[in-house]
Amino acid sequence: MTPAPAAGSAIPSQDTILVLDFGSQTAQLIARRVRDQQVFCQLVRHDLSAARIREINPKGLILSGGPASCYAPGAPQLDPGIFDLGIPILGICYGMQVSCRALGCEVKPGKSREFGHTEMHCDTDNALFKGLPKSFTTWMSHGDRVENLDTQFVVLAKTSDCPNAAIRHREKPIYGLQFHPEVSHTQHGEHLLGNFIRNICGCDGTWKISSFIEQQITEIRERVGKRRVICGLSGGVDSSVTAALLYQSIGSQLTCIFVDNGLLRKGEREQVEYEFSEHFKTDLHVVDAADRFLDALAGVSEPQAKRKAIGKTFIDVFKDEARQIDDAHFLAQGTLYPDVIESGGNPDGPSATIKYHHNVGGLPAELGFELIEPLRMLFKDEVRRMGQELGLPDGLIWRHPFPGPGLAVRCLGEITKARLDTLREADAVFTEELHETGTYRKVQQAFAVLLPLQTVGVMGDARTYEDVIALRSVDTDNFMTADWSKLPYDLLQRVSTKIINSVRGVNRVVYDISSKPPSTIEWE
Ligand SMILES: Nc1ncnc2c1ncn2[C@@H]1O[C@H](COP(=O)(O)OP(=O)(O)OP(=O)(O)O)[C@@H](O)[C@H]1O
Ligand SMILES: O=c1[nH]c(=O)c2[nH+]cn([C@@H]3O[C@H](COP(=O)(O)O)[C@@H](O)[C@H]3O)c2[nH]1
Ligand SMILES: NC(=O)CC[C@H](N)C(=O)O
Ligand SMILES: [Mg+2]
Repeated sequence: MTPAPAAGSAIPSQDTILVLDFGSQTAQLIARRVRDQQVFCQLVRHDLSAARIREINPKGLILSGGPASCYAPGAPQLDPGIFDLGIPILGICYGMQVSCRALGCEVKPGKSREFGHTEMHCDTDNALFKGLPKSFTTWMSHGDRVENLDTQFVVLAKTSDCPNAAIRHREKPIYGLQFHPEVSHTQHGEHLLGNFIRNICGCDGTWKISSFIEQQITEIRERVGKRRVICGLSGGVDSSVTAALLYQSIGSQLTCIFVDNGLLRKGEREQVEYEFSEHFKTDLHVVDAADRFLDALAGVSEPQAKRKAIGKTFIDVFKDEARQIDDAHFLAQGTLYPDVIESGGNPDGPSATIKYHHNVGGLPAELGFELIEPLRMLFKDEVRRMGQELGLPDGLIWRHPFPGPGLAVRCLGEITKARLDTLREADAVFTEELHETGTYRKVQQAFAVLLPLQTVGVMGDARTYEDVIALRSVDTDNFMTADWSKLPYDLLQRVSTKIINSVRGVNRVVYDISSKPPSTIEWE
């Protein structure tokens, strides 16, 4: 696990907001919402010292939520010196509770817990709520509450269960929200964060994704020097943007490695080979490693074990390939923030491990490379904007994400070549139909899953006992939460008929109607 950066060594020259990360699943989403308002924002450890913060000189601090209770032994705390810096502070949920406690208020378990949508009534005669309606819906997720805050704080908003839904310090620029303005379920969350960032912190809102690209290029050049970088290239948007960034930074010191792990979609290897050697003229090594991956997966059906086996095999393959390349010191990957947070990659929280993404939690302890992951703090839609800025072709930018463990985490249960072939064919039928009907670009990720069970059917008047394919399609903007796509029935019907008619061994197709949460996008 790699810790959230201690704000690096570089001191940003532009207006900056720091998010102190107390382990919330939405901590990075806060940072992202700030960047959406064109203000540079970085996530840092929750206990970053007041002295270091003064040195970085941010315009404002936002304290994230977190799973702990701030009064519990070992719960993450902050440096109380931050309250004397004169820098505006906005505490969100745990961030508010831990601040109030550090300032001498009491925090304890509430009589009832509040989860989900909650109507809130607020006083709009202050800088934080300026321009907002007197009541609106907020999204809550807490069990603790703050008490005895009247001597220091003024209450700005209430809900029926929470008398202190928003507060302001009487003398200092410290604000607290018991709800989450960063999630899309809170109405006017963007406006509220905008009020904090612009009116209270005084940020000018001139940061752009192009500034991020320039900053990354400078940092990569400084870090790499004259050494070589190998970049794991999958043909997906994340690694393509990573490769393009590296190419702009270090040109011919870059070698891309595409691993054919035998877990790819139909025609994928050919497409990547064509695009990257013909179109981009990159130094591309294609490694045939299907047998190595299948051997590593033989007899493995538990999802986390599959991911670990795949993460390790990827690194073994990269290492072997790197032996043929002089001075391959760095390994670049297109790791994004959701990969990090779901792998439990932020130890300061501690945020929960949902699944080991092959490129983060699935990596072996002994890597043998220094990692370069320029997109580690970003979400998919921000990466797509970078891709557009870097001039990558549209087809590549809008390709549905495909996880590194590939078909292995969609072939539930045991992995065999025959089962992978069945899944590959069914998946190709689904994707082709989405393209033909112009639906592909309307949904964010769609694929087939092969279930580890067989069911009875009747085909040509005879009994069959064959595999089940599940279709999954989701609407999402950042892959942290997602809704199932309401695909037209006639499309689903055509896909089902085509799969059952053309894919041998399948006699039933079902459609997944679960959202994330509580389900995840992939089935494993
Ligand atoms: N077949 C592969 N060969 C080489 N590297 C790979 C391969 N599959 C994944 N990787 C590495 O793992 C990283 C994470 O994979 P992931 O699927 O999240 O990203 P991506 O494939 O670049 O983009 P997308 O999410 O759009 O599929 C990639 O950015 C890449 O560095
Ligand atoms: O490169 C990857 N390695 C992985 O191990 C991995 N697991 C999930 N995903 C992709 O991440 C997004 C969120 O997926 P989940 O809702 O299933 O966690 C979806 O886009 C998934 O396809 C992965 N990508
Ligand atoms: N979402 C949060 O930050 C929760 C904070 C704390 N764990 C509570 O239950 O109140
Ligand atoms: Mg991928």
